[in-house]
Amino acid sequence: MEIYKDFNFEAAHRLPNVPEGHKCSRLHGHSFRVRLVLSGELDPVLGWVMDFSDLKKAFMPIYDQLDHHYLNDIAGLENPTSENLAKWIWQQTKALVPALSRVEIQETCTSGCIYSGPQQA
Ligand SMILES: Nc1nc2c(c(=O)[nH]1)N=C([C@H](O)[C@H](O)COP(=O)(O)OP(=O)(O)OP(=O)(O)O)CN2
Ligand SMILES: [Zn+2]
Repeated sequence: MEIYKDFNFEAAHRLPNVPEGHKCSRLHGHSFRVRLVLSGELDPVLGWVMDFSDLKKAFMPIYDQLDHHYLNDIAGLENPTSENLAKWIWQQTKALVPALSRVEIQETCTSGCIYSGPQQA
């Protein structure tokens, strides 16, 4: 079974490594959507993988680091592409939510990425 919870946050960023003149080298902002996907078996009594409310509680300290912040200022997000943001969220969240199986970022209405964690050997 897979379950998910969506979070929306507002943040500013710029991409420091793009070629000169690229639109994303300029400071700009987005209404980001983060979708956390969890995979696991259902608890036979409760009938769920994890309480959505507990997932929200676990993610809030991470969310608070992002919402209404300049992402480039956050350690590990100096180059805050969608891909790096997805990896950063995974790294922050996985230990707290072991059932995490995917982090999806929607950066604009038309753009985003999906991260399923580090490659297994
Ligand atoms: N692979 C990636 N490409 C780009 C990223 C990224 O994080 N990963 N980021 C950007 C910019 O930050 C930008 O905010 C998003 O770019 P884009 O989708 O081009 O935005 P538009 O709103 O202009 O897109 P439309 O095609 O008009 O919908 C750029 N690339
Ligand atoms: Zn952007």
